[in-house]
Amino acid sequence: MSIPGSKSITNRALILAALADGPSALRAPLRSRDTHLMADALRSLGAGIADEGNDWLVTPSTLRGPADVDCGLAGTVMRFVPPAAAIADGEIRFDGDEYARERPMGTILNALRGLGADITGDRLPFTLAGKGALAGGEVTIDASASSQFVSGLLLSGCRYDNGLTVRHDGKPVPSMPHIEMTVQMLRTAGVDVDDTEADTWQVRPGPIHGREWVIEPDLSNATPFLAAAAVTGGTVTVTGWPAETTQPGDAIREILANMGCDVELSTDGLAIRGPGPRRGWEPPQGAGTTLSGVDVDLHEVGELTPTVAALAALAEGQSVLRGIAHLRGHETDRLKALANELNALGGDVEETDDGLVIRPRPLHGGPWAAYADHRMATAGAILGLVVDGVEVDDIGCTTKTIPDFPGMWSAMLGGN
Ligand SMILES: O=C(O)C1=C[C@@H](OP(=O)(O)O)[C@@H](O)[C@H](O)C1
Ligand SMILES: C=C(OP(=O)(O)O)C(=O)O
Repeated sequence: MSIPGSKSITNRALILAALADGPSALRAPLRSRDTHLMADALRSLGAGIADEGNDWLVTPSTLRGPADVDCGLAGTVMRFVPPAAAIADGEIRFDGDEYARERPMGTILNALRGLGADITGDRLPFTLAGKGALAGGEVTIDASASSQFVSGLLLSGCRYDNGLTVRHDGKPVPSMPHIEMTVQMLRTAGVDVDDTEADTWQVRPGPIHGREWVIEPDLSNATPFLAAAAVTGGTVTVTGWPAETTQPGDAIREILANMGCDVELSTDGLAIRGPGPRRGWEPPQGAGTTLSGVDVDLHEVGELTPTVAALAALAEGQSVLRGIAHLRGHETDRLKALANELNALGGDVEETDDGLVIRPRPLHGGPWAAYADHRMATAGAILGLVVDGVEVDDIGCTTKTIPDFPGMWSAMLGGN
């Protein structure tokens, strides 16, 4: 099966294209709520973004307000657009979904203030009074709540008068592969980035070159489909799996192998075969699979947590998921949400300071709340393959990053 484009790569490419010195083309971008919100935000600031077949053609222009930016629930929009808007001229107002107003923003807004921006507010909604340029310079932040604070600043930093140096001071930054993705894409667009010193990133002032961006499939979004093979003993092949990537979703290969799946990466794609249902298991009696529990640090790949938690709840033996305290500031408090929903189905899940302990128990059907979180919704879908009667309350929230999850899920189950 094929998986739509990466949210993280698409939204970085859109920002870089809007700030570039000439036109860019995004080949096979993700078209979902998060990327449409990004495209609309940049259009409202003056960028031209046109559909051409499967692609988006971006024509940059001098950014300007006034504008209203809807961030929805998208971390990439709320953290990547304000640093770009800081070089626009005019008033730019930001808001988002109800829960988006609770997501951490103070760090990046204070950083922008320190670099010369005029911003009212510490979280959504807030207003930026753009002056057409930003001094830039050096800033020290605590990025332990989100790597997106670093990525957001770096993506626009070369367009500041003095460039930008970001230093991190605090507990380890999560999701480092996403920062590597930012650095790699900046360099690909001709930007001079120095990341030789730990926890320090330096971007020299200069242009971003317009170019062609070929968007990889979203590997994190592939994980519920791969998990479907893992829990049913079936085989799923995701085509176009990159041989090398900065996407953290690539880590699912090792996790599934450690849980007992056959994992094969070839030119055909990534093929997963699950160990299958537990012998003698019939719904709705049991947790049900012969997957092994895992002890895994997901600090670098927090996006995978809901999928891994669903797998762990269906495995044999305890799992410990560590290093993911920052998930409390994601689309919802994911640690609390996973513990609540799994326990409501008869599971035994304990929240720790920085993660979850999951002891598999026989699960029963019942409602599964998604909390408007696309990855909570897909975790519920995985469980529903093994446990009769799991009902996800809001499968529609998967449009955040997958245009048609229900259609893809049915097609996979139908063998199409
Ligand atoms: O830069 C990005 O594209 C992302 C970074 C990560 O954020 P955090 O560092 O806040 O976990 C990740 O979880 C999110 O889905 C996408
Ligand atoms: C944390 C996530 O998203 P966001 O980009 O909104 O932070 C996610 O997709 O798992």
